[in-house]
Amino acid sequence: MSVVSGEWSVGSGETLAVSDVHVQAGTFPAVKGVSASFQAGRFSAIIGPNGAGKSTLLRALLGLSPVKAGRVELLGRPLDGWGRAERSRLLAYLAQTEALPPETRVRDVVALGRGAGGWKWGLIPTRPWTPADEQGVQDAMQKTDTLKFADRRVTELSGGEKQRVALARALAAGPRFLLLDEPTNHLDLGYALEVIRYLQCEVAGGLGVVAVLHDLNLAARADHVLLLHQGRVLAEGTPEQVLTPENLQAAYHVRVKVLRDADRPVIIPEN
Ligand SMILES: Nc1ncnc2c1ncn2[C@@H]1O[C@H](COP(=O)(O)OP(=O)(O)OP(=O)(O)O)[C@@H](O)[C@H]1O
Repeated sequence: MSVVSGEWSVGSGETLAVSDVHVQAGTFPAVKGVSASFQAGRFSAIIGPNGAGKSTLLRALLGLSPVKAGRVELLGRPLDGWGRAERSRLLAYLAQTEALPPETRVRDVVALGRGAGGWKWGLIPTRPWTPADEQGVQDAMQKTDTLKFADRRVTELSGGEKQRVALARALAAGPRFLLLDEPTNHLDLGYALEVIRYLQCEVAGGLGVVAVLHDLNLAARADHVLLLHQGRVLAEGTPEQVLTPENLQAAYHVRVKVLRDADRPVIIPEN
């Protein structure tokens, strides 16, 4: 068991960071004294067994779960010091189950991510729709390869296609950080890898990605892994540093073999 810190410390580059945070889920202390730093241009995976506090931590990073103690900082400023509009421009969230309006055309669903021109869809307008909004939608759809079904309704799409639309909507506002809760859930291997590849492309372009992942072999493709156990950090570092038989036995109570493929750890359960 090891917590590899130091090189992931708060303050280098553009960061979203938690420092000794404690978060209650209802009355349950789900996150207990977690410190971690997530950087723009880096793919971070949060892993850990069921109930480890992964979703609760993600929600605290977004300001959706009130923090009982400790600090959450976005770009060096306390999260609650940012206005609501600024915060939602900088941080995008893809929840475990994204509710997409079923009868709405794909392009309009993605456009909702811009937070503008709500009158178009019967919502209260926040600000007028601009050419920059149009461009943001176009770029997000291009990146996620959703332009080819731009005029179809959400009900007509497969699970994997819907997930790409949800991703396009999250990217449409051009966030600095994208936080995702099990984005590959319910996706077959091909779609799951596709989603990871889209995320890696965005990271190469400077986006900070923080994804809760259950599949350890997908987490092995991240740059940085945070392993939670019972609300605490059990290990943090590169996939090689974190995905060790000792750490995984301690967290999941399963014996695993760790092989290497193309410089990545490959996890194989032994029992
Ligand atoms: N509203 C609530 N009231 C009481 N306990 C809660 C509530 N929400 C979550 N919990 C508990 O908090 C702990 C952490 O939950 P959380 O959803 O963050 O875990 P997780 O690591 O994301 O789990 P999973 O992998 O199963 O999604 C769990 O033990 C859960 O039962």
